[in-house]
Amino acid sequence: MGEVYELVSTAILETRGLTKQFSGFTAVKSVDLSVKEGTIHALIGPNGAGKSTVFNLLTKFLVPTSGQIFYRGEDITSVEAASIAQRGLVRSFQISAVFPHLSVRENVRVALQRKRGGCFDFWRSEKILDQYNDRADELIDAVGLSEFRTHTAVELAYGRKRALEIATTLALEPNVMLLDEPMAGLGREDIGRISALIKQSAKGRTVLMVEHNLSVVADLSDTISVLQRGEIIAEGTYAEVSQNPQVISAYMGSGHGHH
Ligand SMILES: Nc1ncnc2c1ncn2[C@@H]1O[C@H](COP(=O)(O)OP(=O)(O)OP(=O)(O)O)[C@@H](O)[C@H]1O
Repeated sequence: MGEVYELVSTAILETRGLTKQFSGFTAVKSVDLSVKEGTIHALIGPNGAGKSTVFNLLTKFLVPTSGQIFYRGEDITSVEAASIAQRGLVRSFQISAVFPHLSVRENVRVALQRKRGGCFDFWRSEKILDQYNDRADELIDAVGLSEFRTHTAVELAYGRKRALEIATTLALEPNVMLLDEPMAGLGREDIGRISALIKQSAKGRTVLMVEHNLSVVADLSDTISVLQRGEIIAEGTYAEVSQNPQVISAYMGSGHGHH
């Protein structure tokens, strides 16, 4: 049994022939992506390469024109977003993930309750939320927001808001965390902090991220897939892909705009 099981278990998230067309234009062309369990995997590529489209296909924001998506070997191509989240495939950095006028602690408690499948009408009930206090505080400590527990999300500085988003994502106990440009809009200091937080959060789980900041990608990723014009042109470690002539020319050409 060992061998077969190992082969199946190495890829937690996979696509086969994943394709997306927008009125005749092929934004993603027959992409075979294989994300290994327990790794940090980055999707990079010049502007317009199709990164967001792949990401939106994986997280069910878009429906593929053709191809399949597998999660733990199961074909999830037609499974709804809500049920893939229940299975542990969780997308972070959706604006809606955080309630601006709730405190840091309340936001995390709501996420914890959501994980338990609690009825939405109940989320204001103090008694019900109180049972999540200890776990909420653990998560808040883990993302370095202990001092800001009682602050509302809207009061937090940008980098701290991102840390809160990570806490609410972790509350859902994801097996695979999908991060959409986690460094977008962050200053240098916050980039270091959020980077470290992603590294720490990746322990015991899998992370797939779309990220433009190549030094962050180099620092965090075990594997990188490089997209250009909807196709994967290279895959490997940062050392490998950054020396690939096709990757170099894709990035050099990107400054001159190909659309
Ligand atoms: N809804 C849409 N309708 C039509 N074309 C689209 C749509 N979404 C994306 N595209 C096109 O598909 C291509 C890939 O876009 P996508 O946003 O996936 O690229 P990206 O690699 O994420 O780019 P960026 O780095 O600029 O975010 C682009 O040419 C874009 O114009």
